[in-house]
Amino acid sequence: MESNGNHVQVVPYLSQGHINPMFQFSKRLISKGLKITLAIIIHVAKTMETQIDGPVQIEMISDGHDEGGMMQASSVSTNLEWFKVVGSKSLKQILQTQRSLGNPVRYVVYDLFLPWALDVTKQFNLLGAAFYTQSCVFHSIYYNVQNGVLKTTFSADQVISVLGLPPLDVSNLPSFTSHLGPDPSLLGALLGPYCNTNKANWVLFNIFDKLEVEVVNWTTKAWKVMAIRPTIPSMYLDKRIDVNFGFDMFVSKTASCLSWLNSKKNHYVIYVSFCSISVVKQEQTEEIAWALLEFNFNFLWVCTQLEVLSHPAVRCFATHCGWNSVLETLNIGVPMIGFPQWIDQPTNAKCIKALWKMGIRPKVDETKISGKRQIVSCVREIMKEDKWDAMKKNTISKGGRYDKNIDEFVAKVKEFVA
Ligand SMILES: O=c1ccn([C@@H]2O[C@H](COP(=O)(O)OP(=O)(O)O[C@H]3O[C@H](CO)[C@@H](O)[C@H](O)[C@H]3O)[C@@H](O)[C@H]2O)c(=O)[nH]1
Repeated sequence: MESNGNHVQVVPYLSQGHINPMFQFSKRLISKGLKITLAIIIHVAKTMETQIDGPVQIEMISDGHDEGGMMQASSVSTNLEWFKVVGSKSLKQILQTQRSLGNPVRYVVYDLFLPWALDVTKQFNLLGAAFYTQSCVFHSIYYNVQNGVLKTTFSADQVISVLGLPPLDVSNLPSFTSHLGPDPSLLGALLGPYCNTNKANWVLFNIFDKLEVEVVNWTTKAWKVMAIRPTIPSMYLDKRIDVNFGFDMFVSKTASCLSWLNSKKNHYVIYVSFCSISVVKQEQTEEIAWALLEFNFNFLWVCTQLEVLSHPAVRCFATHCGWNSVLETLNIGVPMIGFPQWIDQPTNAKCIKALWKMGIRPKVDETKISGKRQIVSCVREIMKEDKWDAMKKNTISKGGRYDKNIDEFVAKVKEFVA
């Protein structure tokens, strides 16, 4: 194979919420003349309905569960530890193979959740950029917890101040904090990855421009930060690269869903999806289903998300508030009803309501379930009010500023001689 001095290895974590943004970022880099190899975990690749095609080269990487199914939320830390051991070896093999084929990698872009990828990168004397798949605002919470500025246990009625966010209560904070005491296993799993981020040559944030700028500036004091545009498929943003989404990890029935949507009145469908690794309790699922059945509206539960969200029949999105779903929905301009489950989702739900004013979150009871009555009143509010349409204007800037950041990153890769 011919030598390519602009070769970047991209290493995402295993869920769709991590693979999607890094895949879209890869496509942006290719459009600027870089060669990209994307490492996909073996058992994840087996579940994909469509294989990734086009110019992104795929290499398989093992996380030690080659036959295993998706990661269970309850075992995040065990899976991360296991992935560290097996994934390090697997990544080394990929880098060695690329080198022996005369196609050496110059730069590794790795998911910040996988800090061992940076250790491997440094062993090969390459440059490494950490890719952060959550919001920069949310990152500031992790950072403050890790540095002891923010506690992990609060009183039930405490008001908490965090840079870039409106006043928070404990229900808006990450799920590893609580008024009953922190969840140590989740806390360790989520803070552990920060162990070597200060050694990364760049930290890339998949951000929401002006709303996060204050926190991005603050973060640059600790790390070399680069803000990249929301990594939404080009066809839903600027149409500069392609008109394909790329791939879908789920078995979707896009054609039949779209034809069903085509038969519905505009703004009459509620789309429901909790994505890849969310743990929605059975009771919560039932409450949502009963609430939706109260109405004469139509609803659709899980499908190829962006195609559904951009359909004019869709009025509202009942979402778990994963960061990619939030970015995609803000970009398309559909109001949301938030059912956050864990990690960053409670904080994202707060931002949706209080900062971006593009949705609401039904109240939860002491078991963290939103009851049918609460949900019914939220659906009424979303379906009736026209304030949401006005807020559509407040969506992601489609200007060229982020492209400049990507150009800067590409220039760094091209400059680097291994
Ligand atoms: O039927 C579906 C459902 C989802 N998607 C896509 O899958 C992605 C899902 O991403 P996200 O909304 O971020 O959800 P998760 O996969 O649950 O994301 C995990 O990773 C995110 C980024 O770190 C975190 O913000 C979340 O809390 C965490 O659950 C999005 O691009 C969706 O468009 C589809 O294509 N089809």
